[in-house]
Amino acid sequence: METHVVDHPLAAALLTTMRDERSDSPTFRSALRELTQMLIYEATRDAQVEEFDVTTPVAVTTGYRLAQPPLLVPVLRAGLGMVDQASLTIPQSRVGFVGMARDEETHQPVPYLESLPADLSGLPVFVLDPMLATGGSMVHTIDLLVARGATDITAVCVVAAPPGVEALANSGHPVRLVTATVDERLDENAFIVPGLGDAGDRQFGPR
Ligand SMILES: O=P(O)(O)OC[C@H]1O[C@H](OP(=O)(O)OP(=O)(O)O)[C@H](O)[C@@H]1O
Ligand SMILES: O=c1cc[nH]c(=O)[nH]1
Ligand SMILES: [Mg+2]
Repeated sequence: METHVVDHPLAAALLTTMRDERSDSPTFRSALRELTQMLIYEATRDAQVEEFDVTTPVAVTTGYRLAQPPLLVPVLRAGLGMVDQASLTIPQSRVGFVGMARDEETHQPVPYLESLPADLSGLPVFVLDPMLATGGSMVHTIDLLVARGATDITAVCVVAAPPGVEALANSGHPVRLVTATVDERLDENAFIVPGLGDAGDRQFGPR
């Protein structure tokens, strides 16, 4: 599986703010928003563009736009903190929603919301979720997308753990990963170490 780790001093600084346990919710959300912009830059680096004529105050020149803006799919709750910035960065994007929460005992994702276009064939999809831990939530989301015909899927994450990366790679699905870091490991509660804690709770408070 293609994996892109965004390697940039500003991304590292924003990630540090998110990791820091002293960052309050507004600070955490603001860093996530800014980092999302950099992740989206990376996710669209090789996107196809189409050319058109644009008239400046001086002359006609070549303009560019994405040939196919992706469908953005935030995974609730934590992915909600990424979708505003992603759709500001790619204003032509449509947005679908998936909601799920891990069971604290089994660590399996429990889905509670699915709001997606019926037919995704031919449409690139960016799944937005800051955390890729066991990979269960991301693989379940991608199962839903593939069932609707998606063949070009990018998982846009902030912190990934090796088991999650492996689960995505072994899923057999057409997916690539863009992330700000691949951390060391998971702990006994399937939390990422060193990670940043619970990305949903840090933005919105405990469930
Ligand atoms: O790779 P996994 O082991 O499946 O873990 C990652 C999932 O856990 C978090 O969501 P959580 O279940 O905490 O829900 P929340 O966003 O509502 O807090 C995170 O945002 C991912 O969706
Ligand atoms: O470390 C983790 C693992 C799963 N979900 C989170 O929000 N954080
Ligand atoms: Mg959570």
